Amino acid sequence: MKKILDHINYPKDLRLLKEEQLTKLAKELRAFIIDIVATKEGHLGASLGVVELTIALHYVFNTPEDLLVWDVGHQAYVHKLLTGRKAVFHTNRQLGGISGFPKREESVYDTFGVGHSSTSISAALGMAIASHLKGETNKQHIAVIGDASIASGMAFEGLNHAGVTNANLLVILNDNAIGIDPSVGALKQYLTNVKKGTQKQDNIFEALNFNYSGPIDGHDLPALISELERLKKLSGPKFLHVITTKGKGLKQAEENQVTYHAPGKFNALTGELHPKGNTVEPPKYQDVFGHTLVELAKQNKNIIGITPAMPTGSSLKYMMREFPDRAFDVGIAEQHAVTLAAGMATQGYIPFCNIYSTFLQRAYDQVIHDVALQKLPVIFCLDRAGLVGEDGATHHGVFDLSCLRCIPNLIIFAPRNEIELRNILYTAQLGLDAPIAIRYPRGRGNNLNWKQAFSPIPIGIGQCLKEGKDIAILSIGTICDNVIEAINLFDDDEGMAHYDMRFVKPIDKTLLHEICKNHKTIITIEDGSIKGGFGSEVLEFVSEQAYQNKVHILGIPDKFIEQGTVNNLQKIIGLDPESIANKIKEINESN
Ligand SMILES: Cc1ncc(C[n+]2csc(CCOP(=O)(O)OP(=O)(O)O)c2C)c(N)n1
Ligand SMILES: CC(=O)[C@@H](O)[C@H](O)COP(=O)(O)O
Ligand SMILES: [Mg+2]
Repeated sequence: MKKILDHINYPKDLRLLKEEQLTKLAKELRAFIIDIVATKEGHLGASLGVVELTIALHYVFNTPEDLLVWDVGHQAYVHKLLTGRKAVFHTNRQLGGISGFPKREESVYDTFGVGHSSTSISAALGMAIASHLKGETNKQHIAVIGDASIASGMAFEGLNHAGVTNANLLVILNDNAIGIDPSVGALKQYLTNVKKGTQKQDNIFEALNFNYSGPIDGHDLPALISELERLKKLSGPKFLHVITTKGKGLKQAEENQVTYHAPGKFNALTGELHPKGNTVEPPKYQDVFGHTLVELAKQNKNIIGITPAMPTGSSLKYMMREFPDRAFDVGIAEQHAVTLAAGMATQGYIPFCNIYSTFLQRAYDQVIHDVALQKLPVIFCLDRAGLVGEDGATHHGVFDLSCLRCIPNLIIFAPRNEIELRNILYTAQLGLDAPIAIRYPRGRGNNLNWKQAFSPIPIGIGQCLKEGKDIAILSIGTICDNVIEAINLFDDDEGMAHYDMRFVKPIDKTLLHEICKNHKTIITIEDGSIKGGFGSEVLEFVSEQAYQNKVHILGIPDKFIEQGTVNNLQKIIGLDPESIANKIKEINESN
């Protein structure tokens, strides 16, 4: 059957359609996305929920002249399809393909690069003020933000500023009452009341000087189009509240919104997830954290769990189920999560604050000023450290070691496997006199037999995993596995020593003295930025102690790493076992 979508590549094609044709186009767009995401994977529910809204926006506004900013950008698949990327959409999130998020260098329609949430209002306001200064009075600036993202401090900072400007800004709240997990907090309750029609009198957004309209049905194309047409004619800050259903149009995605946020592979016809095979796999690191924390919380009533909006992704959900009074999802509020943990620590509680490495970047000052400066024993569990794969540059957790290493009082540990992760979680709750950051990766390790009796880890002590006379290879964290594989590629590995330093800070100086005295050459390996990370710590030690060892630092180079499988990305940057082995060979030969 002839498809309307076949003729639509850009918004100019879309604007030639009659309004009556748009409903059919919405259906085709949903089918197109489902078809591709079912096999190529990616974020599903959010894009399915904004099909009509995206059509209406590009139909009514003169994009790319009018500037449209998506918050987070995981919901921008329809936008990508309508703005010249239909033919390459099958490469979404893959190595060399298009990004899973809006990205300025990819298209003029992508006005602002995203991936982290709650930036859209500030960015669109910045554009609106710039247009005003340039005298571009007819230009429209639109931020589309979700109900979970708007609850973040940064979004409120943007609203607070916008409300005292006459900027030509339209904020569209895409309210589906869910983030990745169900939305939380008083604002969520407020929005629920607005939807019930009970709080029209005390509208928060009107109080902030926005011209508020809605709530309207975000799947009703005629209603959306006529409201956007009306708003287009109004000047100053405007706020449109739109109600949508995450996963709209795929039964399973509507019914199981958490799983279908990013479901992995599924059957495009039935919507069913591909059944898991019978092979028993080692657990994900997040589950080692989640289950171990429950185990520890059973024994230690002072343990608290905190997550900013990632209970499923971090597996804090297990503790939230068992100990609802002691485990908190605070919404997308990384800064608050850190300082909340600090406050609890002042009162003798033991907060485990679990934040993806990349999202901790939001709370850097809180880590320094509220935690480390006061030496409060908060336990930071930094999931998704290192390369994360298909989410790409916005999400790789590769800056944590460099950012955290310069903070006084902070202990930094990276487990090489699941058992070490369990043991450091156990050690941390025994009572440290300082904060600790524990970083571990996305995905699974290798240990089926991970649930072993706890054993404390002495702070600041590394381990020799393999003796050897010539080259000392020092690794940190789970990249250890690649080093072991690399060493195994040699017929003769006698000259190679391998150390798991475990702590970036305090680094094991006794062990480092021994290493420097006994080996001419040192290679450090980390899945974090080379600039200022673990290798730098070792190099600084060597230089401060006036040792003459040659130090080679392997890690993430000084550039943003795009999306791809972790294995492929490691190959590209030289951190896979073969590349590490080649590097060792090269260094050996040059010695
Ligand atoms: C700063 C930051 N913290 C956490 C995340 C992880 N994250 C991605 S999408 C999302 C939920 C967004 O929910 P909402 O804004 O309601 O959009 P929806 O998915 O419902 O369209 C979260 C928590 C992020 N991208 N950025
Ligand atoms: C868009 C976003 O930020 C999240 O959905 C992120 O992609 C989740 O990553 P994980 O799949 O590693 O939990
Ligand atoms: Mg939402």
